[in-house]
Amino acid sequence: MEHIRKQYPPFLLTANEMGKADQAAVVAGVPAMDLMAAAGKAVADAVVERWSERPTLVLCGPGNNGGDGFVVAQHLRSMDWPVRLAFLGSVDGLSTEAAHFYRAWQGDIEPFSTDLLDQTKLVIDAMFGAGLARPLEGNARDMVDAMITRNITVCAIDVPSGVDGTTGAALGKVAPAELTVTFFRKKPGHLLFPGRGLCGHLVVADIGIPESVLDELTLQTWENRPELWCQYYPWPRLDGHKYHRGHAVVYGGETMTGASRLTARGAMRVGAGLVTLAAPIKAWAVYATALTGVMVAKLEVSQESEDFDVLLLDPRHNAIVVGPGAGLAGFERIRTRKIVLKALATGRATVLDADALSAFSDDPQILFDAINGPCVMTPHDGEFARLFPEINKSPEINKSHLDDKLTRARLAAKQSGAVVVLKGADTVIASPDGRAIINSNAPADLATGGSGDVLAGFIVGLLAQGMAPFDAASAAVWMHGEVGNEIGSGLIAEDLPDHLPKVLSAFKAQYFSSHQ
Ligand SMILES: NC(=O)C1=CN([C@@H]2O[C@H](COP(=O)(O)OP(=O)(O)OC[C@H]3O[C@@H](n4cnc5c(N)ncnc54)[C@H](OP(=O)(O)O)[C@@H]3O)[C@@H](O)[C@H]2O)[C@@H](O)CC1
Ligand SMILES: [K+]
Repeated sequence: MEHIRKQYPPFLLTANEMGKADQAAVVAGVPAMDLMAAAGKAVADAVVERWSERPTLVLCGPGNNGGDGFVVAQHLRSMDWPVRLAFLGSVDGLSTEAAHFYRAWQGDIEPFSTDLLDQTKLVIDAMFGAGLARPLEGNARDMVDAMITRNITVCAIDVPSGVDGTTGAALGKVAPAELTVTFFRKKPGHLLFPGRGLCGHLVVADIGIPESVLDELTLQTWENRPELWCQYYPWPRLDGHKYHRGHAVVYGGETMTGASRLTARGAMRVGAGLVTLAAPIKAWAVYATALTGVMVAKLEVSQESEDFDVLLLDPRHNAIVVGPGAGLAGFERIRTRKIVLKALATGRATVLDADALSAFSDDPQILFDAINGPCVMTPHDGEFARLFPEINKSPEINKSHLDDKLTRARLAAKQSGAVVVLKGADTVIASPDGRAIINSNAPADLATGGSGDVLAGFIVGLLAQGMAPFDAASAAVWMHGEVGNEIGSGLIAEDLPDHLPKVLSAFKAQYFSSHQ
């Protein structure tokens, strides 16, 4: 019988989930000793692949991260590397496996002292991994401080010590690694800042944990990869026409007209069949002159919300975006709020960005109460803080959540009923049902004015074509990152929609044939 290998999606495992995977592997017949041996071997392999032989110091902590360190040290020593080892703890406190490898180490075991760094060119950081419970203290903290001061080259096992693998938070100071080797699956903290910036190059090593253990876990966090949503991607059909591809409405403001124009162009490029920009009459001429493929509808200034109502009467207008350039000054704020509430009242797919979010900072509950249909919110950190002050500030929220973007985005999605895209270099997309995706492909060049407006356009364009909000948001964020990489240095927001076709072609070539 032909064996069909099950493909697992790109799950991210918390420390707790990794512990469960580890236990499930042992139950499935893989001895814990073998896991540790494989982990240490994988780190040693990665080290010799990256660096030539050099004076190396292995810093072993009191748990199994330290256990991996003993294995690495022995491998490097057997390859004649000049290796010293320092141990922070007592052998009595070690697990059976770690104690076994402690004894198998054939060199000296030295106490932690920063003097050891004098002759060292490479540190293997095996102090703390998944079991980190609090900021480093005493000798461990002194060592980390000295490593930072001396700017020493570090290879971290699992995570750089001090980084919380589940949240990416740094508990105190952390010596940044040039290489981090983790096991079985990435952890959220490898993708979330500051953790991501401290890991350096990340290697995920197979240590013999059977993938089938994933079936026993209820996992809700993934790295953003096309495998997650490509089967729902709305490729145009040969027998289709533009009305099959939806009709997005972009609300345009009176003054900052560039923002919503970028949004409209993004929606067009991502494949919306039609896009209408709803423009206040005062700015109508600007929009109409600047836009060609996008239709421009006039909204009377004094009664624009009524005109907006008329526009929404047409059921073919199936996705709406409000926010980019909508306006917040004086009367504009009231109008922006009205437009948002009108859009939400239709129950059609709605994207709320920028001013559409800030307009409700006085009373976010009014906004949350109005969300009853498919809705995606795209706050950056500042907008998030204004809209979800209790998540950011409340003393009831565990303090570590302030650094925990994943939890913040999840709580916000649950509270608002919308899919929340919490933007940044490590954008998190969270669904009210608890699922969350961390994006990892965005280059620094994307942090530029107008980039978010284009993202809102990509999302609304996919919603117009019938994608579900969580999938549409994830796909749009990934495309946005890919386009950023495609353009590279010198990127301006205007370029983003126009480089999308190239990214779509590559994406289609890679994923479409197998998902027809
Ligand atoms: N799961 C797997 O499949 C596999 C896992 N493997 C490896 O195991 C690692 C996880 O091991 P682990 O659970 O023993 O945790 P680890 O990070 O070594 O430390 C725990 C110890 O540190 C202590 N402690 C904590 N914070 C502290 C602080 N700030 N300052 C001082 N002490 C502190 C804590 O003490 P306690 O909090 O109980 O007082 C406890 O004694 C994982 O990262 C990977 O490398 C591999 O072998 C392959 C298979
Ligand atoms: K470590």
